[in-house]
Amino acid sequence: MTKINEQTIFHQVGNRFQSEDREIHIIARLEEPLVVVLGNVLSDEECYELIRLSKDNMHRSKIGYSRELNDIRTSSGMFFEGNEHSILTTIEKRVSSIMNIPVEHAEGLQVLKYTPGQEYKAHFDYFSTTSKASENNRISTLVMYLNEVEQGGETYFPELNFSVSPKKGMAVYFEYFYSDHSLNERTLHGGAPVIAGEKWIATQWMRKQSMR
Ligand SMILES: O=C(O)CCC(=O)C(=O)O
Ligand SMILES: [Fe+2]
Repeated sequence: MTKINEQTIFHQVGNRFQSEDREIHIIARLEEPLVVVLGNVLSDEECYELIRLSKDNMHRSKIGYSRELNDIRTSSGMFFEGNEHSILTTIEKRVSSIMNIPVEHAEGLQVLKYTPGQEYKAHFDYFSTTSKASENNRISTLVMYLNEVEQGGETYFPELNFSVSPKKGMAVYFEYFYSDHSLNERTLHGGAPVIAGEKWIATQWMRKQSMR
């Protein structure tokens, strides 16, 4: 066994655990940096509802604090602002319980849609220390898969030689609040180009401090 050096935010072990309102399955994990593949995170109905509620509000993705159009991410996306639908409150509570961070630290849920050829090149989810947003930086991510992708669209971690294939209702969790910054840098990740079909995801980012 390799020695695990740092405390993590997520500390569930075993095959399954109870979140706010749903039993979550642990499918696979990498210990350091912690990357956990989770099953049974969203029901089919919830996946369908998130796509339905987002469909009419998709815009070409803008990236980062400046919110400028960028080649790094070619998908379309939208953020939910506040909890305009009760399903969002249910999901936010569950996600906060899974991520072990209070809901007040949650950004609005983001939904992204990729069509064939679209991708999200390798990036960090945390803001660089030179940006204003880094004062209350992101510390963890949950990417939830909302549909079955025909081909492609894996979430890949080039520094870890690891990738997760999208599967409806499942999710990949990772965190980057280590004091050893090289561990945070190893959470570099991207969304591989979709080859066939569409890929829909909902991403939850958590901040170090309350957003509200
Ligand atoms: O599309 C993916 O699999 C990754 C998405 C992602 O990295 C993000 O939303 O920050
Ligand atoms: Fe990301």
